[in-house]
Amino acid sequence: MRKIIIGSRESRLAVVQSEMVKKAIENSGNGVEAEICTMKTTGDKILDRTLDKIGGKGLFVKELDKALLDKRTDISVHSLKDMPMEVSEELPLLAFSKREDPRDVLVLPKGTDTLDKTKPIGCSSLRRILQLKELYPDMECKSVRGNVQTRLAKLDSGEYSGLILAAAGLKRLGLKNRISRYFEPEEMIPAAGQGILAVQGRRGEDAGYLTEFASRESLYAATAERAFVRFLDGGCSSPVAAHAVLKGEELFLLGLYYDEKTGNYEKGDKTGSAKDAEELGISLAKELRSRCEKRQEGRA
Ligand SMILES: NCc1[nH]cc(CCC(=O)O)c1CC(=O)O
Repeated sequence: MRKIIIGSRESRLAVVQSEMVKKAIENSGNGVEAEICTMKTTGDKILDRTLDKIGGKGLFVKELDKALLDKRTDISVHSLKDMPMEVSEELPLLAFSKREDPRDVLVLPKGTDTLDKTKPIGCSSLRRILQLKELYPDMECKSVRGNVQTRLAKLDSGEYSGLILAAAGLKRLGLKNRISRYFEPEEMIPAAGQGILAVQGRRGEDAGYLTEFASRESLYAATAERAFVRFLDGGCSSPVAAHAVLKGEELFLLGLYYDEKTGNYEKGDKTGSAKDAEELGISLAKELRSRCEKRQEGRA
């Protein structure tokens, strides 16, 4: 029997996600067995600085990439939103999972049911901070790092009035009951790829065992969202956000563009043919960037 070794980060969420892929592979009827091999990544080791300061998303994937290249593993399972926009040709993304709930949510400390205005909201990305300012203009935001359980522990110990997290991670961890409020994608545009798992592998190897697992809808959405972010070069620290939904053969894309020089941002949407997902992402990116520039000229 063919055995596939799955490389995974060692956080609970990463392991749960890898187990989902393992099950899907083993149940695909291709006679393939799978085993999970966990490893600590640089991003998991450095917890006292924000990601923007230490080098961005790449830090969560370097060790996993190395294991693939050394053939210690056959595939890696990632949260797509943690993947850099450029992936090496040697290690292509082979499949995207069906999308779990893509929304961001508010979590309150255990035993409370309102936001304590005297404490900051724990918020780990500029994307969330920016959009949260619109929803709660009077609230402070403070950075919070660490895996989901670590962040929840900091919340429950009284450091924060609330936390913004992805619904997908909480639901996969069986922590749905901690969610106090869902933000619709229009209120808080999710990160590109939020809720989707990506399976990465070596170029040129047969990955037919992933056919059933792979979602066509996620492929289209991921392509448009990632093209939007890639075009705007928002790989690591820029608070760009993008979220696409497939409706029939059309893709509806929401995006947020942030201009680091001026601090201005624009939100907008565009619909196009799903077949042209990449072009849709680029075209919305151009439109929002030019709107942002025009607004700036108008001010100057
Ligand atoms: N950056 C950490 C991370 N990467 C993926 C998820 C959630 C799962 C997903 O989006 O698929 C999370 C936690 C969070 O942002 O709350």
